[in-house]
Amino acid sequence: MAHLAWRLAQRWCPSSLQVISFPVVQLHLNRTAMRASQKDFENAMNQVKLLKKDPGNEVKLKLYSLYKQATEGPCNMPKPGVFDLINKAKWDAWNALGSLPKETARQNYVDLVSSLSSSLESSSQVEPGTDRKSTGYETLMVTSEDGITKIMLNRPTKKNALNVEMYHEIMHALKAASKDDSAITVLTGNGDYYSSGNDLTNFTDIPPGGVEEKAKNGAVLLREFVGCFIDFPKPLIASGQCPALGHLPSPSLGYSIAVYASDRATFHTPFSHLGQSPEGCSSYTFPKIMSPAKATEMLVFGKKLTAGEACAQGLVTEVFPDSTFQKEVWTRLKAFAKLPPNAMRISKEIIRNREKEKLHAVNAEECSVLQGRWLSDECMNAVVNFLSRKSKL
Ligand SMILES: CCCCC/C=C/CC(=O)SCCNC(=O)CCNC(=O)[C@H](O)C(C)(C)COP(=O)(O)OP(=O)(O)OC[C@H]1O[C@@H](n2cnc3c(N)ncnc32)[C@H](O)[C@@H]1OP(=O)(O)O
Repeated sequence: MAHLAWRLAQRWCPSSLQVISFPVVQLHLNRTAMRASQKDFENAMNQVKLLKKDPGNEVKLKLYSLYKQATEGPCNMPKPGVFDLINKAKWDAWNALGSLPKETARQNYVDLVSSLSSSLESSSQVEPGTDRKSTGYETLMVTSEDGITKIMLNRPTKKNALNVEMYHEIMHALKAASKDDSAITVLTGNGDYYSSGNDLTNFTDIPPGGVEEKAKNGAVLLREFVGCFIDFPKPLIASGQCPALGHLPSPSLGYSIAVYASDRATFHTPFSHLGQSPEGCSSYTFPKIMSPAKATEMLVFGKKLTAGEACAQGLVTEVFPDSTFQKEVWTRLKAFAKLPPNAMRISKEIIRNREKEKLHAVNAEECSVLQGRWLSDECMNAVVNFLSRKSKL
């Protein structure tokens, strides 16, 4: 099922709606004097699920609000907090319909869907088996082909720093990949950095509850994010051709991520430099995999490892020359994707399940410690120094 169709079918669950920066799509509502019947309304709902192209956030909000108004009447939900951006956008859209009668909302919904169906391609025109390419993500490119779902971080101008939207989108993409018909999932980055870790501007957006609330929200988000990796059921492969900082070099998450790196890649977890502490379960997995002394160099002193060093330490599965990296990796991935998917999933489960509870506990503890670190002068100074261009890693 196409990604968008899934999302539409869910009527935009809060975690999947990107509201902020889609271009506004001009709507040409075809208002008719006729009243839409319940059957027309249901047909329109089904039609929405068949849309292949993303109509844009503005339109999705409109559809959402009309649907809610048509089925429940005027907005009856408490207003979400300013930081709950997605739910707030949905609430605003619904609330803006005021006391619009249910029948009119139903008619407007039907008209809107009809105008979309004529202007956007519907999935019935897509040949079965056509490769899927996501259109609904702002910060990722997600494609699925040959039994492989590829999740590519796609903020190359920001060195693929993870902003809040990207955290949510990665979680969404992982959840979708866990249910799609691909056998394996690959995580990679677009541009000259696999990722530069947490987007440090995340720290600048302070909610009314102040920095304490910010830190608390960050810890909740990080715990959920890392939890998605721990629980991901299929084989997950990180494919990195270039340097990686922070989160995503915690490759041993869940003990079941294979990591392929080019000889140009480096792995760097500069937590102390940033006044922070280990995350991604690295405080538990790195010392087990590398040895406590080597893990200390990396996690406490922020030692950057070359791909060769990381491979020697067991953090990386295999290193390839940069010039042949893509060919080598994709040859392997395509072969893995032909293996029986259930056998791979079950094998992963049996490897991981012994450690799963422990990993969730470590994750919770790391996030709680980090919550405190984010309020420290050490962390705030490091972020200010980066943002004021005084420091780089
Ligand atoms: C929910 C919250 C959970 C938090 C959990 C904590 C996680 C810990 C970590 O993630 S630790 C890692 C944090 N990352 C960093 O400290 C990296 C900071 N970036 C750099 O040091 C450098 O940018 C670089 C070494 C990655 C690349 O240097 P280079 O000179 O090649 O490129 P620029 O510095 O000019 O970067 C290009 C633009 O990208 C922006 N950018 C890069 N990294 C980040 C980042 N992590 N956060 C925000 N923005 C980043 C940079 O500002 C440039 O933007 P501009 O073109 O608009 O100026």
